[in-house]
Amino acid sequence: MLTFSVPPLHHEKMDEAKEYIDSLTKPQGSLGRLEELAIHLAGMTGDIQPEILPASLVFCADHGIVEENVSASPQEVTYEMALNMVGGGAGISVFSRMIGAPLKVYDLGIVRPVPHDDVINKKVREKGTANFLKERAMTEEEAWEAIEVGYEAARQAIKEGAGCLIVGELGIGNTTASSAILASILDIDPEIVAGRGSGINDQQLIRKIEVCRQALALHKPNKHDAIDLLSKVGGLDIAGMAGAMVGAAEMRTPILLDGFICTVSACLAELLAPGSVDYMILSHSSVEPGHKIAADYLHKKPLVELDLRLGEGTGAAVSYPIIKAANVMVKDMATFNSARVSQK
Ligand SMILES: Cc1cc2ncn([C@H]3O[C@H](COP(=O)(O)O)[C@@H](O)[C@H]3O)c2cc1C
Ligand SMILES: O=C(O)c1cccnc1
Repeated sequence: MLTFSVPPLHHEKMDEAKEYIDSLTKPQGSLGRLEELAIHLAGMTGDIQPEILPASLVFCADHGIVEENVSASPQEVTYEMALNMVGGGAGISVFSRMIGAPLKVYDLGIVRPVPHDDVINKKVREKGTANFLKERAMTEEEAWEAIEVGYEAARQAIKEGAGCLIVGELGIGNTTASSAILASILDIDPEIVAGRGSGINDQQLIRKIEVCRQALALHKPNKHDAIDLLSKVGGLDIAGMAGAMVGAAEMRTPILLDGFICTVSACLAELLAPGSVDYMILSHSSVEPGHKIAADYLHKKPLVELDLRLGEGTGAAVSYPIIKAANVMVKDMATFNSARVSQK
């Protein structure tokens, strides 16, 4: 079992960043949320002009709950897409390339062995999670193990030079686990947060909601306890992402959140290590209805709205250039003094 300690934001550096941004050649506040982002980056990193090289980490696992007909896609797609990711053809592969982010793909429990060296074998359960309508998804020890894989993955990426982490997932059925977790944390009916995931029909959506309701009635997870939630209705991919976020927050490294599943993992990271949320920036707003609810719970406002509903970390990678714009603003713009521009 790990114990975590997330440092508070560096408020002095945030004040310093604000003052410096006001000295740049533009009307005060005219770069709007880019200015807020630059101040936030200073608070997270403790540096007003930080290096924020991106890195993408994707956590993959299968979900036993797919037996209940809650996904539009067959389970094999997790395996096939993991190979596609390292083959360079998935959404996250092409967007990571676009922004110059190295991509690492971790297998925490895909049901088949994945015969590719670039899919990092960290299987915590050989066959993914159990069907949580019938039994716990995993043991508490396994939840911790998956968290630890993510935690170490983040630490390694940061040691290798990453200054901004994109944390993504892949796992057919993972929107059902995410819906159950979020409904439990917020004490609301799953109907409010469950959506069509990768594209289920009306009947499947009704089933998905019912599956979440029954699972929560059966297991009664403790909404304050990330390990109880993960072991009862979670996923290995979701646990891995939460661990990576905590690892990054401990190392003062900005985390760019993606869609619904990622933001539910962020809620768990905050339960595991309070203060982690201060190190998160929400990239976009997913079409999945639970995303806005999770984002509001974390008091996060998305940078862009592109009607995405893919996951994998794609929305975060696509939005990274906005973070980079805030960074180059504070690194490269001239000041009124340096450019000899008159101030009123
Ligand atoms: C081809 C394909 C590629 C994907 N990449 C991410 N997802 C996304 O959809 C899945 C979750 O949706 P659900 O809970 O409805 O199964 C996850 O794998 C998620 O990463 C994909 C889904 C598909 C079909
Ligand atoms: O919002 C997401 O991340 C999402 C939505 C549907 C399917 N997969 C991911």
